[in-house]
Amino acid sequence: MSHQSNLIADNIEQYLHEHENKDLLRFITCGSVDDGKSTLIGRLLHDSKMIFEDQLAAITQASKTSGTTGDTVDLALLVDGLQSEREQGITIDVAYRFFSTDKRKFIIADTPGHEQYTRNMATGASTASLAIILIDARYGVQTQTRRHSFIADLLGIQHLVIAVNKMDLMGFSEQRFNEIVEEYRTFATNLQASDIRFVPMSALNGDNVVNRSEQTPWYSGETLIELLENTEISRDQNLSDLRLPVQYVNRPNLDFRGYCGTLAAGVLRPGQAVKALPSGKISKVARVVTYDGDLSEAYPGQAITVTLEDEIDISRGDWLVSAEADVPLSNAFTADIVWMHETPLTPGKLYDFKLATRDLSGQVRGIEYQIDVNTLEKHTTDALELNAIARCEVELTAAIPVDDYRTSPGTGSFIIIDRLTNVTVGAGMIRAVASREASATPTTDWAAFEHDLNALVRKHFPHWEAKDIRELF
Ligand SMILES: Nc1nc2c(ncn2[C@@H]2O[C@H](COP(=O)(O)OP(=O)(O)OP(=O)(O)O)[C@@H](O)[C@H]2O)c(=O)[nH]1
Repeated sequence: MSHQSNLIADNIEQYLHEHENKDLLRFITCGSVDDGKSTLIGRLLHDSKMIFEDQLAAITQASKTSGTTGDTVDLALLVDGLQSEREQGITIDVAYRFFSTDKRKFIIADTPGHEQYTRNMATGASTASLAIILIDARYGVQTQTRRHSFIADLLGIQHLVIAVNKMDLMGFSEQRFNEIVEEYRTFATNLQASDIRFVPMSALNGDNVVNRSEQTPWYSGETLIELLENTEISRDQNLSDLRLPVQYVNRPNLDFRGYCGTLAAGVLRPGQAVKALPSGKISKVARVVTYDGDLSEAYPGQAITVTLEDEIDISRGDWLVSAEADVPLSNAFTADIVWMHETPLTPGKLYDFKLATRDLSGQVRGIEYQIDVNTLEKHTTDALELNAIARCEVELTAAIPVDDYRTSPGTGSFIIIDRLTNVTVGAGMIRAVASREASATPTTDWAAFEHDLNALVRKHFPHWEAKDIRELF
């Protein structure tokens, strides 16, 4: 059935209004090749009636010639665009697909399933609240299942839905389902995800995807779409630790000085006492200004401009936090880094780091261990190849406020940029600030540009024999 709603004909304004005000769930689908990912996404789009007449007619026709499902419509063809582009050798990182039900809007990050695509999965997972991990009921928990779960967990996804697919090929056996649940639960003791659900389903026939299956009377849980509609994600947001990384200081005239940025965590209200970091200067919020007028409170994700009661010196890259917050300032921390480039990460090499709105240079001082994403074993290494994930020690050229990624993903993450090519080569999640002794290193005596200048001189004019200023302490 194609997309229909009586409201479209009767009251298009109301239809659009209702549509706009539904909340949004971003999720990622992961599975090994042939687990049924495309069929599942096609099924979700089809059964939630988000396919349009012409699309349905086109895939019904195509199913007869190139489908794999005999007489039935091959829903995988709906999402095959990605596949054909891949076959032509075009690099597709992540395809985003949109659909909605009466309750929620959804954005699916669809990432290719092959092993070399860790980078893509990390990209897709970085904005997702939930991950659907597909398991072929015939094969149970596979290496890929563990890898996908690990990456989703690393990126802080708290809701995992383990979709045990192709149950039709196992006669919808409750015992088989329970075996897989047990197997996964044993593995999942290593994960931090707080909410893990299991659904027995057949994407091909539509069992327990949108419509409840008569083949699984022993299953009393929710269907996949019910899980997607009902998973509580509002509590995932950190509303207690105020974080506003300043993106831009807006000073159109002498009477107005506003600090613009997207609220990364916490709730911001006029009258609230705030502290600027790294300076530590305290003031109070005067106004929270937006394009649509002033707000009495702002929530994470909102783009705002804040004015303060006092003139304090704040620049791009600084943070506003609550006045009593104790955020460590440091130039060193440990982080999990996903390497995203063919040229390996080299410890000791100077890169640019972008943390929230702050740009500065730094280096990976050492690699504590690399994690084998297939076995989850840790081993030592000197360099990180494309798609490698490792716990690293990072040292920056100036002390900055440091957040744990799990507490505040927006301020606890960073990207690494090659200084010559300007290409993003890695992404990282901060796990812990280095010890307070390390952070006491007076690197702030030198401004970031002085570090950059020093590095530049040493690189391009080695015959000047300039010393590394970091070694002068
Ligand atoms: N019997 C059965 N077959 C299924 C089911 N789901 C998918 N299939 C079949 O499994 C095969 C692979 O399905 P796809 O949806 O293309 O799998 P995929 O995971 O997207 O595969 P890639 O796109 O190659 O990563 C197709 O022949 C589907 O028709 C299911 O629930 N039951």
